[in-house]
Amino acid sequence: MMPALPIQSSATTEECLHLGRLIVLTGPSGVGKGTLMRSLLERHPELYYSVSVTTRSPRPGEIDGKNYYFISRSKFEQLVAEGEFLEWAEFAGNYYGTPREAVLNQIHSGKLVVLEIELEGARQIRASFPSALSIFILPPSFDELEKRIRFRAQDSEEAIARRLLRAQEEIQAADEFDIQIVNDDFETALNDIEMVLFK
Ligand SMILES: Nc1nc2c(ncn2[C@@H]2O[C@H](COP(=O)(O)OP(=O)(O)O)[C@@H](O)[C@H]2O)c(=O)[nH]1
Ligand SMILES: Nc1ncnc2c1ncn2[C@@H]1O[C@H](COP(=O)(O)OP(=O)(O)O)[C@@H](O)[C@H]1O
Repeated sequence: MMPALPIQSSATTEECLHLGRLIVLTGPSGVGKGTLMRSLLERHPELYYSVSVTTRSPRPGEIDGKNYYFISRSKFEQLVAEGEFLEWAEFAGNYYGTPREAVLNQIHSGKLVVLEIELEGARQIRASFPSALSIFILPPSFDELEKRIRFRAQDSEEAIARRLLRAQEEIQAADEFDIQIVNDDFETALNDIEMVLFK
């Protein structure tokens, strides 16, 4: 008789993806990722949105643990050293990272997990999770992107300038991702994302 095969007790992170699914939403600052994400969560509460960790200061109305976990640079660097992030990057002078354990637990329990992250982090996820689905949100034009960032009125002039400079590079990378969606009419863009996630 053949010996029994050992039971696979610890699936690799990539194997876990077959239980759930990982979705990456990326695109330049001001394109509407956060607003799309909020509507998506209202309409589909079964989705798991990964709350990121950042060293950026909270904007008015932002809540610790809901919008982000706001921490110091030294604490962030400690978490990086401890391998606590699935991906992390520096953006416009601040660090941002995705908590590893929470996300892997949710994927393992079969949830559809959505990360809303910038370009470098999205590239890291594509490299470590080739079966993740990545969506790049594009603005209808660069002028419109600038208007949206300014209309949001939540950033200093310096922060706006950094975001706009970075946005030009980010938009050029749109083709690296699986799907590109233009956020011109909001409802149309939201429906397009839903088609991708739930088709
Ligand atoms: N790599 C990475 N990027 C993140 C993470 N969380 C948020 N971001 C991105 O960091 C960028 C800056 O975010 P934020 O300061 O909230 O500014 P906003 O995009 O202008 O609203 C955005 O592109 C976010 O998608 C994360 O955990 N990892
Ligand atoms: N389709 C759209 N048309 C017009 N304004 C939009 C649209 N989508 C988002 N916005 C607005 O653009 C601004 C930036 O959106 P936000 O979600 O904060 O962007 P991001 O998270 O990508 O930085 C917000 O004031 C938001 O209300």
